[in-house]
Amino acid sequence: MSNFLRWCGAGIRPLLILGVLGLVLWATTISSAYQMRLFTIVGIYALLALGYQFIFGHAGALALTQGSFFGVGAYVTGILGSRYGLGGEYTLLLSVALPLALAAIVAAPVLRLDSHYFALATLGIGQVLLLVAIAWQDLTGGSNGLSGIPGLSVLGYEIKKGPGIMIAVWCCVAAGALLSWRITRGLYGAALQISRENPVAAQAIGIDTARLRYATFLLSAMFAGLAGALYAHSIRVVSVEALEFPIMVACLTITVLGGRTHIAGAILGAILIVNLPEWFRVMEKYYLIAYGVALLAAIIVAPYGLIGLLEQWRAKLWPERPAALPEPAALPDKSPVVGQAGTLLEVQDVRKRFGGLKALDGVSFKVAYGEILGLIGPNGSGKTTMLNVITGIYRADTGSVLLNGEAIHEKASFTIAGSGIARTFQNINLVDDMAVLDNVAVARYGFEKAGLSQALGADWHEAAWQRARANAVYLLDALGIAHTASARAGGLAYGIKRKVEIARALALEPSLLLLDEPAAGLNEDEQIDLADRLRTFSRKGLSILVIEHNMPFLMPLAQRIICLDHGVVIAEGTPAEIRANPLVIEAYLGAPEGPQP
Ligand SMILES: Nc1ncnc2c1ncn2[C@@H]1O[C@H](COP(=O)(O)OP(=O)(O)OP(=O)(O)O)[C@@H](O)[C@H]1O
Repeated sequence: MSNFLRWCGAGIRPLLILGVLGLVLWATTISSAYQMRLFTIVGIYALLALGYQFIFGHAGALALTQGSFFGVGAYVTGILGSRYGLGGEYTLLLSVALPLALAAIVAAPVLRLDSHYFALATLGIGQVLLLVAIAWQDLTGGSNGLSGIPGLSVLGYEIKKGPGIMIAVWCCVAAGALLSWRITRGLYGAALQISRENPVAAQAIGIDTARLRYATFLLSAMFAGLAGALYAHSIRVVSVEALEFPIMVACLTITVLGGRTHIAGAILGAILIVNLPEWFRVMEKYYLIAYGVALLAAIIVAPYGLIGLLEQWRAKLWPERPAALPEPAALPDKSPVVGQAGTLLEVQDVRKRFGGLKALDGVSFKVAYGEILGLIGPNGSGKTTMLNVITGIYRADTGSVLLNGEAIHEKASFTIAGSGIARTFQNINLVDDMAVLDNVAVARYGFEKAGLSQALGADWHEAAWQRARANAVYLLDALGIAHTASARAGGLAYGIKRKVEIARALALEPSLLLLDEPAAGLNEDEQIDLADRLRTFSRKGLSILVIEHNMPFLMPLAQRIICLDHGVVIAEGTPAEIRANPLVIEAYLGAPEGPQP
């Protein structure tokens, strides 16, 4: 019980609980049919926006199809209800199923597109649906629409006009909110966040970002279809207005106003968008101007939405002590491969061009089990490109990359990460607004078999997320930065961020770790400390490929070094051999300092 009370008292939850009680009280005091209708419309909009938060808020894609899926849901109910007299068990189900099927079909081509192209494509889909509805008169009633849609009934039980439909709509809002809450928490929620903020990093930790985007698009369409069905059952007429752009604009405004990822934001936004024009009506002919100004002001003052603003104020006025960290849980080391002879990674004659520039020109090398291999070379010599080819971010023009003898050069980045290659980035790729602990824990996504079914199903107590966080504490401790676990990643010093990235990479239990300039931003003591820790990991069976310009860091660390110049391997050998190699000295290291003869 005390745990539950503590949960209720955390963050802005006391306010949200008061808000819910206020809503219930408000609903019980409504007496006029008009007010009841408004309250029902608020619920329908809240449901629409709750769904829109998946694709727009959580996946970060500006889809402009939500209003169209709403219209399709409304038409399905309109047609089935007015023409065939079917009950809610059919209308609601099919109003969800058709937008879902439509979303599944259009997702494949449009979800590949980036930002504004994606928005434009989704806008185009809406226009096509609108034209179809106008042209297909026999089915949709054309521009006259459909009337005589029956009220909601389920299995022959009639749900009363007024309070009945209002309660039914708000029950759907409550169920939708619960569903959304389940989906957007824990490992799945964290995976959504990293995929939105940093898709390259998400793929590098084994998350299939396209699949997540696809799932969020389908979820949005389902919520929109249900909202459309409830709209048709409560208004009892459907016209092309249901497919027109103002519905989409209202949905977008609600989501931005309330908060793109806050469940309460969808409800608050819907209350405001429906009621503000009513509240401003006392201003007579100026009411629309006042309404517009109020919306604009809210969006400027609260870029993360009104609920986001509340959270910011709460954090500033009543800062909370960070929750206690979970007990660290160790990950298995790679001891079975310790001492194993042979090649873990083999790069064979890899070439990569960018236009006329040969970034990699026939690069071949091997990394042995448990080896620490250095990769050096002047700026622009192709080192990072090589890492990007190994990890599947770039596809080699020719040549191959083998891991344990198996070709991986045609695999997707997230699959390569899942097969045991983890990496860090030259330009750090953490999620700034996430706690350090969660930045690391999210990399356990694949190992915990996280996904939509886990989020919705058995794992009610989020045991997978708790295990992932416990592993993350262990890894942060292994890198000597456990004290930063509760901090926001964005606020950390550069050197610590690099270590957090290493901890995140290690959470993948890799057999090969690729590090891109890990010592940059670290002072001398920190460099010595990091080198010691890397040696420890290597002794436990981890192979490491390190790109580094910092020779005092790399030379004592690496067992072997490869030097690239203009995309070509110009030397390969022990650190001592590399230091003495005239080609390397000329292209990169320069002559050693000291008295000249
Ligand atoms: N996506 C890209 N598009 C076009 N050119 C690219 C791209 N990525 C890398 N290059 C070019 O390929 C060459 C090799 O770049 P790369 O980043 O691999 O060098 P690097 O050895 O890692 O350099 P640094 O030490 O400065 O990080 C450079 O000339 C770079 O401008």
